[in-house]
Amino acid sequence: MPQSPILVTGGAQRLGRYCAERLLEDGHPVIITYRRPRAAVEALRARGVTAVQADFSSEAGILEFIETLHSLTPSLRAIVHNASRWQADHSDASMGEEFELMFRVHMLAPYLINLKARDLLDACTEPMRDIVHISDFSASKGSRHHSAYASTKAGMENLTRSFAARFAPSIKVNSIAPAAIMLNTDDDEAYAASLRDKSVLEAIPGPSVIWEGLRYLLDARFVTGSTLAIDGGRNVK
Ligand SMILES: NC(=O)C1=CN([C@@H]2O[C@H](COP(=O)(O)OP(=O)(O)OC[C@H]3O[C@@H](n4cnc5c(N)ncnc54)[C@H](OP(=O)(O)O)[C@@H]3O)[C@@H](O)[C@H]2O)C=CC1
Ligand SMILES: Nc1nc2c(c(=O)[nH]1)N=C([C@H](O)[C@@H](O)CO)CN2
Repeated sequence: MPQSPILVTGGAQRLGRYCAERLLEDGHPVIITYRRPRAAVEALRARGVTAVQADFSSEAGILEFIETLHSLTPSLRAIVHNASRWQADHSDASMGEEFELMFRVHMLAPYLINLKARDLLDACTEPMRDIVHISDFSASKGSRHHSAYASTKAGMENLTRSFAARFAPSIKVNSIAPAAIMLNTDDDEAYAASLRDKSVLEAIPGPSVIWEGLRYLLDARFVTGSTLAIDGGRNVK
């Protein structure tokens, strides 16, 4: 029976929430991070999720979260780095700050949490321990309109390979690279159709496909340092 919790950063909505709820249903204790208090956080708490307010937009915020994490649990079964900011490139003065923010959320937070919470993973007595970085198809291909986002996700994928080597054999470290999984509320049907057309499977499947990939990686005894593409065949279009 699973005993050590699984941490899902940014787990109060969309893909992260979906995976947090499936992990609960599989019997794992779950810890999520969130920034803004809201009904979804309370609903998860009502199901037994430990919800921790955390903002990774500064190193101090990341370090504060790591300290809180150690006060909440003596061990972790897995860490899922799901938290993310998806900001398009623009020429306003704030774009430099946006780039730095996406660097902190996509790279600095996973880096510091992996390094400083490794002891919690090592304390897990279950058969396997995992880190999963939720990346993006654009990390390998680039993005003409989201280059800051894509490059920081590429950095996250590089961290996957470094930590896989550094933490083996006790901890597996892998990435999931999604594309066009779930629309945002302001996306119209024309945009949705253009997204579907980008993959050979021609669908926007929703969060269950990410859960399939996460469950696979958590159970995969001989997989580390890899990137699991969940993108409907973008590469073969
Ligand atoms: N949706 C899709 O189709 C695709 C998603 N992905 C990746 O999958 C993952 C999940 O995607 P999705 O569910 O759409 O993600 P969201 O855009 O819904 O963001 C996930 C969470 O990230 C948290 N977050 C954002 N900024 C910060 C911050 N500064 N500090 C702490 N937490 C922060 C938010 O927490 P809060 O809401 O509490 O503020 C949010 O709930 C992401 O890594 C994304 O890049 C990749 C390709 C496609
Ligand atoms: N943090 C987020 N990252 C991404 C999102 C999102 O909503 N939040 N959405 C995407 C889309 O799939 C995009 O690829 C097409 O709309 C990518 N990353």
